[in-house]
Amino acid sequence: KKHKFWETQPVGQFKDLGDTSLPEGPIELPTPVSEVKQEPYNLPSLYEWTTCDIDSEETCAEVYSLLTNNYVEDDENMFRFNYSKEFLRWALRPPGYFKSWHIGVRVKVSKKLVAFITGIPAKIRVGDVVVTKAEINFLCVHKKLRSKRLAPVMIKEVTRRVHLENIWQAAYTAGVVLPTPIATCQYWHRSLNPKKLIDVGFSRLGARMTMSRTIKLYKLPESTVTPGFRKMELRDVPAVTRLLREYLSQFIVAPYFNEDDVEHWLLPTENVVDSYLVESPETHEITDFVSFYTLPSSILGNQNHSILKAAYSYYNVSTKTPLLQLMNDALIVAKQRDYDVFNALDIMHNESFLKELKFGPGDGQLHYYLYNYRVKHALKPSELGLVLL
Ligand SMILES: CCCCCCCCCCCCCC(=O)CSCCNC(=O)CCNC(=O)[C@H](O)C(C)(C)COP(=O)(O)OP(=O)(O)OC[C@H]1O[C@@H](n2cnc3c(N)ncnc32)[C@H](O)[C@@H]1OP(=O)(O)O
Ligand SMILES: CCOC(=O)c1cnc2ccc(OC)cc2c1SCCC#N
Repeated sequence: KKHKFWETQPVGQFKDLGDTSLPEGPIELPTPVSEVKQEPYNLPSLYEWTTCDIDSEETCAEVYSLLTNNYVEDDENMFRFNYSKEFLRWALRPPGYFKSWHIGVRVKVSKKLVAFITGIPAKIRVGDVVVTKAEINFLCVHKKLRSKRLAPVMIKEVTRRVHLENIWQAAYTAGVVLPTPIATCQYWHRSLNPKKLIDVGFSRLGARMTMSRTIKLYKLPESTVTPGFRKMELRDVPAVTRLLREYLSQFIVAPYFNEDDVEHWLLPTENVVDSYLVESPETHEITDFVSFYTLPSSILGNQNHSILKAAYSYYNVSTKTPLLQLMNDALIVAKQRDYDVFNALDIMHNESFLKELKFGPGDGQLHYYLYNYRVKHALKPSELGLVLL
């Protein structure tokens, strides 16, 4: 078998592709919580489970350090994600979160943190069915402990702890192909600091292009152009919740946000998430919304630069302002705030602005997955309304 672990799991299997007799929905039925395995899975004898209290400065620093040195790199090992501590606290403590789903593995003798996996609860709609699922993220095994089949144990353990909370589905993304993607998306990148991206070797000078010509090509206005464009504030939460829920209802898979979710996920948090909206100067109605999160990356093996400052398109709603103009204002703000690049997936209506706003296609793909939930047909990226961090 090609996927010795994944072929044992309740996920869409490659051999089932095309079998339209299989119904959409849960693959396995829930069991009574009392029948869920009560004790943790066995680890190799040198290691022990630990629950990572992300509120603790010390533990958060250990998690940060493990991820900064061992988390996801691009195929050319040019970058490694460098999630900040404040980003991790934001990402892992949404309304209703479970500390027990922040799972680490330590070396028994040294207590060194060598592996990590997390879950957070989220209401996610698939079609017209809203289910509380676990969003799984930050799976990481130290580089020195790779290819020892630790990942399947981590996955089974987080599954067990999610089951203990009577939750039976999950959502996750990965750059690798596993059984079986519900959608496959493409990253797009908009240079804001083309000189730096060329210096690090990500971008190359176009043919017959000078550096100054390239800088001019990506130049943006000094200030935003949309009347009524301003930062989101706490008082905007009810209106933004209405706007976002209405907008996301058009996608096949999307989060089902309430006001507490919107306050957590979208209220601006310094160095983590930025949200802007358009308040009509005439009616004071909130008509549009745009947001991006801040996820720097370490630049590997470059003498002159060590950190890439990247903004990632998050949730955007356009009802009156053209999405093109709204996103251009987001680029302008990101440039003002000294980001090097603005990244976006080709999900939701993003395809409508990518080329025109001078995004270039990345060579990385992002696959979306559901655990214990079959969808009849894979989704187009434009049918996806879910962004995982
Ligand atoms: C109802 C609740 C359910 C909750 C759970 C839902 C499911 C959640 C699933 C998790 C979602 C995470 C989402 C997320 O965090 C976002 S994707 C980011 C994953 N992390 C990284 O890429 C960091 C750098 N890499 C590593 O740390 C290691 O390479 C990892 C730990 C990735 C694998 O460690 P390793 O030392 O390289 O490998 P072994 O231990 O020897 O294990 C090999 C087995 O692991 C399978 N594998 C490899 N990469 C995977 C990945 N990204 N997802 C799922 N499975 C992955 C692989 O196919 C093989 O299984 P197979 O033989 O069947 O093919
Ligand atoms: C300059 C454009 O590339 C990135 O921003 C970037 C940065 N860091 C990464 C770290 C790990 C990594 O592993 C897939 C990719 C990147 C990427 S490209 C894909 C993310 C986007 N957009």
